Amino acid sequence: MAAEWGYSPTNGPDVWARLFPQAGGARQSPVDICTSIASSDSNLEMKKLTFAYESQSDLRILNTGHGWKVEAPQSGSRLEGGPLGEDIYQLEQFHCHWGETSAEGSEHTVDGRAYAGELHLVHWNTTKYQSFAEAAQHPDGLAVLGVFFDVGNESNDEIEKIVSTLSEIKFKGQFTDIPDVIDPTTFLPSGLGYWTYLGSLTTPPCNECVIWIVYKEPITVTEEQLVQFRCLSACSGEAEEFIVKNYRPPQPLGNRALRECNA
Ligand SMILES: NS(=O)(=O)c1c2ccccc2cc2ccccc12
Ligand SMILES: [Zn+2]
Repeated sequence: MAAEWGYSPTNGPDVWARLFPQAGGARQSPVDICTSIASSDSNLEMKKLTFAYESQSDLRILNTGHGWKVEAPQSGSRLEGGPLGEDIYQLEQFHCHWGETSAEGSEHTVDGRAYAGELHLVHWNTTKYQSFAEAAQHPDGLAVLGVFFDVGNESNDEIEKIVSTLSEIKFKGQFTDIPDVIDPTTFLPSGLGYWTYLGSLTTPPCNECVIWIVYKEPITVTEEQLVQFRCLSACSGEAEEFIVKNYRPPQPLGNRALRECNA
């Protein structure tokens, strides 16, 4: 039976490398973003990171057992420029990471500080590769936009469209369609400054194929919205094992470059 990885002491990040060798590599994610070593790069300023998404309704959201994931393959979407060279990346899916309390939950940290959660918009390189699966086998195959969550009093309307479906996907393997129109652009902060580095998937098999772009400015969600995330079950049956924590702690940056762009 395939080993069930997770986030507990017996199957969590500390032991992933036993079954997934790449998890022990030198280009792993997430990382702690040490702002004092981030270097400005005029190339990032000259080749502005640009994105274009479609608004879609009836997107499928599922409970993966490790969190919720919205399948959003958008042939009309484009992420390009910035650290992405001449290639165009297309949106594939988006998902989120959170913690047991709002004092934790993000995967990346900034100068050792964790945020209450982190949204990931996952894209693949359609210039060079023919499929998402093929792209995930190459060092420039994927690009993930990371957006931090801060807790505030204002409910995030776009996140609320996700939250309103969670009661229908309480158990692992369940899925439903989101009736509302989702525009991925609305997940992005107003300030578009970011950090970027070469990394990996933050979950097994931890392929080292991701160009990470982590926005500096967080977006705001409410504690109640995060409480709803934590009500998802990691199990498919009646046994309730809530998904209260699904983030990997920071991995060594090693000798990788950490660049920043103050858009
Ligand atoms: N955190 S991640 O963006 O590296 C990530 C996933 C995280 C959780 C569940 C599934 C994920 C699938 C991914 C596929 C490609 C790139 C990142 C992915
Ligand atoms: Zn993720």
